[in-house]
Amino acid sequence: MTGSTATDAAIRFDGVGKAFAGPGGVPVHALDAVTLAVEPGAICGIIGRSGAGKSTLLRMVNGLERPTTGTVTVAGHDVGRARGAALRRVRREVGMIFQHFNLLASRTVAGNIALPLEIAGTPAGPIRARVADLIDRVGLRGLEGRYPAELSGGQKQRVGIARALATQPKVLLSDEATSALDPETTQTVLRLLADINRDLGLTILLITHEMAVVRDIASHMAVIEGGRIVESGPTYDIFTNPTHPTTQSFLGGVTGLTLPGFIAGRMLEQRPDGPAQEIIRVTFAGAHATDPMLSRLAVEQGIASNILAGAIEEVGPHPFGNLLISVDADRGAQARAYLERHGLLTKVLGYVR
Ligand SMILES: Nc1ncnc2c1ncn2[C@@H]1O[C@H](COP(=O)(O)OP(=O)(O)OP(=O)(O)O)[C@@H](O)[C@H]1O
Repeated sequence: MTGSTATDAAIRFDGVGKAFAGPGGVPVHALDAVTLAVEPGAICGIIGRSGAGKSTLLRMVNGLERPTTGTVTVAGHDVGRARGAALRRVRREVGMIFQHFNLLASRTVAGNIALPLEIAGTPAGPIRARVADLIDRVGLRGLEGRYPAELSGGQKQRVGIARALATQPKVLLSDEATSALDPETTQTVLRLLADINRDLGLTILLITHEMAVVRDIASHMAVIEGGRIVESGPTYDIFTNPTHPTTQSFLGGVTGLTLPGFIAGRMLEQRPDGPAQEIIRVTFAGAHATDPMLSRLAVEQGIASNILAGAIEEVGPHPFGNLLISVDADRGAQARAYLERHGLLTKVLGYVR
């Protein structure tokens, strides 16, 4: 995913804006100059707070919303300008799953999965074969005849996924698909999505307000704030080196980036006169994630550090960690230079007396 002008992207947003009529006729700018390309086969997570514009962005991919300015292209088709048969063709390329599953209560599992094929006019025989395949793929064999009310949340979402795949789309949109599920079921649904992405080469665009979902499944990510993309790129790069304050605050929940309150409350931006401690964020990425660098800093440079917060975890298959440390401010530059020489990323967050 890039902000560039690659033409072979599965999904492209080019300078996309969307204004809704707000109260008293004042326009609400839900999206503003969004440019983003999602490469075929990527899993792209869009993260943002409530009202940031995530749903509006997602709904443009299947033509449920049209851009006020700019273009949205899916597999080379201009969705915003497609009408009638052309729009229906684009929509067949795009499946969607929802937070609350949106299953028809009066239809069985098999009946729900068959629905998009019936709408597309597929004959009964091929529908039966396709539904049986999909039921196997999402692990629902034996439950074909059940009704939604007789299923768990995770099973309902599997039906939703099978239904979304029925017309063999190239793109799958996920609208907070795991937000209503418990953590364990969330993991099984995310694994299923990752398998589908790998086996079918499907491009997935998902919106979420949970960084853990992005960390666990997304190859790429974009952070949206006030209708604008404030940061985008490979998930690993953004986790290891977030540049925008919104990204940093989202990451605080899943990494060791949050300072304890007693430090945060008295942190100063500028170094004060007299003795002080420098607060440094140290990011350990890739091969360096498990090196005992702080011990080496003490032994080789004679610089003692206090660990204030931290976590080591995985983004996809790669380990990475963040530590917040404090060192004597007089030795801060030396400590940072040493850590950077050994492949770690450092950033001064502030000072405390
Ligand atoms: N049909 C509409 N009419 C007027 N304003 C709208 C409409 N749809 C969305 N908005 C406004 O556009 C902005 C973005 O909304 P959107 O639903 O895309 O955000 P979101 O990030 O998906 O939020 P949430 O996580 O709460 O669903 C909000 O200010 C919202 O009130």
